[in-house]
Amino acid sequence: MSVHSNTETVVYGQVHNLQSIAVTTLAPRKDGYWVIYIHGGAWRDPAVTSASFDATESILRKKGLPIAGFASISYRLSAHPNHPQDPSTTDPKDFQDAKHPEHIADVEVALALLQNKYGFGARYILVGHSCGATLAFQAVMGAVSGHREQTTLTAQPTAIVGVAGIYDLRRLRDTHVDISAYQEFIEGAFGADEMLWDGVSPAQVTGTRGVEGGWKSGRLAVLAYSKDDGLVDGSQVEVMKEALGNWEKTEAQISTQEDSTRDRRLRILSIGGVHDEAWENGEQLARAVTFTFEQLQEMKLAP
Ligand SMILES: N[C@@H](CC(=O)c1ccccc1NC=O)C(=O)O
Repeated sequence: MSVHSNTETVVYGQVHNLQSIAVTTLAPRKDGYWVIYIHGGAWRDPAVTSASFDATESILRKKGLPIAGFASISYRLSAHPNHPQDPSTTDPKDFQDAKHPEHIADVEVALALLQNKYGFGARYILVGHSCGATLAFQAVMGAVSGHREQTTLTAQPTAIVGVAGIYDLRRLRDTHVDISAYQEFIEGAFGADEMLWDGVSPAQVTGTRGVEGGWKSGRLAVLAYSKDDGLVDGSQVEVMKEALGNWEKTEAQISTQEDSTRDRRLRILSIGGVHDEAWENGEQLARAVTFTFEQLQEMKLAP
């Protein structure tokens, strides 16, 4: 480990023990990006936390990329049928019963805290796996039903990387209608109102409420997907690609002094392996982040 690195746990909420961020700061560099990760686990898997970025982080650290820091966000989770808890004997700060909008609210508070503490402005890449990709794109939607009617981030990410992402909840359930777990975890996180599901799905919401209208200063969207995923089908990336079509065609709303152009890119990246392999050994997730830096370099946004 380099002498210029420091790992700490940053707490961003007092309500639950999951309201924390694993942060690694590297040697300060003005031209570097922060890589900020949002884990998956269907909004409920207690075994998938901020630590699920560890393998990816250690691969990325060896690559000499222009990275100023890493952050991996834990957030409150919904109840899991296979992990029952007794409310009378469980510390409320460990009890899993979160419902929308608590997951996205936590992520947004965490991002605000990181921004306050480290002041990286737009120089960050938001990376999400599975439902973490849902949360990453929700963070830049113009509105999120049941949560907010306006954008809240003080500075939006320059790039977002969705890996094996869920972008349309109703479609995910319909495509896997024979497997009850899909209905179960979506309902567990968002309740039974399918109109709400649509209003929080990044691929379903168009116009000013969507990513299209909300992610004003964004420059690069990368959607990584493995055809061998096994849990999230390929149509999720297809519909998200479509939803980002208008976003890509429009110029970013930034001052030109910052950068010479305002052009945007949408890239689909084919990765390998099954759903959770991406973060378990970290190779494919690291590949997606490395690919993102290559794109930013081509766009003259990274050294
Ligand atoms: N391990 C999860 C399942 C899971 O993560 C998942 C299953 C199907 C489709 C997407 C999933 N995760 C997305 O965040 C669970 O325990 O419910």
